[in-house]
Amino acid sequence: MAYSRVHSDFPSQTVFKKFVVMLLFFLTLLYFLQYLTDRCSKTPTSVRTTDQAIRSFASDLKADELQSLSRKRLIQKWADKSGVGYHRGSGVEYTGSDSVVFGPWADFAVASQSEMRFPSSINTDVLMNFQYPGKRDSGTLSLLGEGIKRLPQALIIGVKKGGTRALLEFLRVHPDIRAVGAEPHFFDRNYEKGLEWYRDLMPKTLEGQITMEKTPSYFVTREAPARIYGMSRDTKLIVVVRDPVTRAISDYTQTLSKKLDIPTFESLTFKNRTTGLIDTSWSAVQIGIYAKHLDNWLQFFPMAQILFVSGECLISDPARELGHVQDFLGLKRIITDKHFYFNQTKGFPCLKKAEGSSKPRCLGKTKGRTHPNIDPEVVQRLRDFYRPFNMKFYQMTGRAFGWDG
Ligand SMILES: Nc1ncnc2c1ncn2[C@@H]1O[C@H](COP(=O)(O)OS(=O)(=O)O)[C@@H](OP(=O)(O)O)[C@H]1O
Repeated sequence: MAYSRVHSDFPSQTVFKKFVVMLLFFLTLLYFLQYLTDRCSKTPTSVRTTDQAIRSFASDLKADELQSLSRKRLIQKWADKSGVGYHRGSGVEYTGSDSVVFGPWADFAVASQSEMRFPSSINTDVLMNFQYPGKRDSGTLSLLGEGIKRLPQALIIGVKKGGTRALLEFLRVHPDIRAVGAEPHFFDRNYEKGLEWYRDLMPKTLEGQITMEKTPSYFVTREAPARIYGMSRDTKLIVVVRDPVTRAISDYTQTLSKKLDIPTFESLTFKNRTTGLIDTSWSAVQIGIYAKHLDNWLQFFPMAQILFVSGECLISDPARELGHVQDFLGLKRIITDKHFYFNQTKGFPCLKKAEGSSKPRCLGKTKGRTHPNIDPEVVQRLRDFYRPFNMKFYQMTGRAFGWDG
């Protein structure tokens, strides 16, 4: 009997096996199709500490959340008007080489080489009297309720020309994010000035708000990971990455815009043009070896504490990338599709309403420059050079950014 049952089950088992194999094949095919066609939709690894998850969950549930949000905004506006904060509460003025920008967002488009100086009218005594808890601020409000200056809990650490300014300006729309406008360059150029100097640059924040800054050169600064870890091992790190070849050309275009008599991109790319040996000591090339720089960060921070934003997707679908960033920061998804429109003249997504304004805003003219034409052979040579590093980077981050296809 037993034999005959096994025997009679045999054809149905074979059919079942075939079905499983076909199903697996179908699912694999589906996965690859999605992988190839929809790079921007790949959900990056995000971290949410238990604390953040609870906070975010609680904020979903709280009925009085909206009330509290508008209260926070009101208090913040009041604090800004009180005159203690300068330039969106950052406490600094800008006199940078890349700050010569025109049009809307001119005040935001302050990039890499910005110098900072304190306004002479700032009342340092008042600031010194704030209660500064230890490294890990508990977020106590001062008696006036205008918030306190805290060290950043999240940093946009790179990459130069990746789209870092766009990301920061988009994030500032979120009521729970407060950011410094200029690049403080603390962990690379100004480290000897000390953490109190750094903290003083920060805008005031209320309990639950996140303080941020962006300095794209941190990503390639050898000492930066250890220094940031020293400030707080919980710091969340965000890196906006972009096709390293386009990034290099963008970097070169920026240098060219300041100094017209520099050698051509083609000549700077090679150590020896005839042998085709790439000059990896040229910073425009070096910055794009993302896998190498990332290795340095992984000596101090776990991968789950670093979020990689696709510079390309930030242009093609900003709301989706911003969704990932808000999740990563443990914030409610407040910045959505509704906040953006595509400006045909600029050729980039812009904000329908920027923070603290009711008018549409695009980034300044130094963002979205026209790139010079580069010899296609040189571009191809660079693509070949970066390919293995890109593959390694995709492997390390678990996201295929699609620069080699
Ligand atoms: N919305 C929007 N508007 C304008 N520009 C945008 C936007 N999103 C991304 N980008 C791209 O950002 C590139 C500049 O990158 P960064 O802001 O990181 O540059 S910098 O390192 O701070 O100088 C800049 O590079 P270039 O196009 O080469 O100028 C833009 O391509």
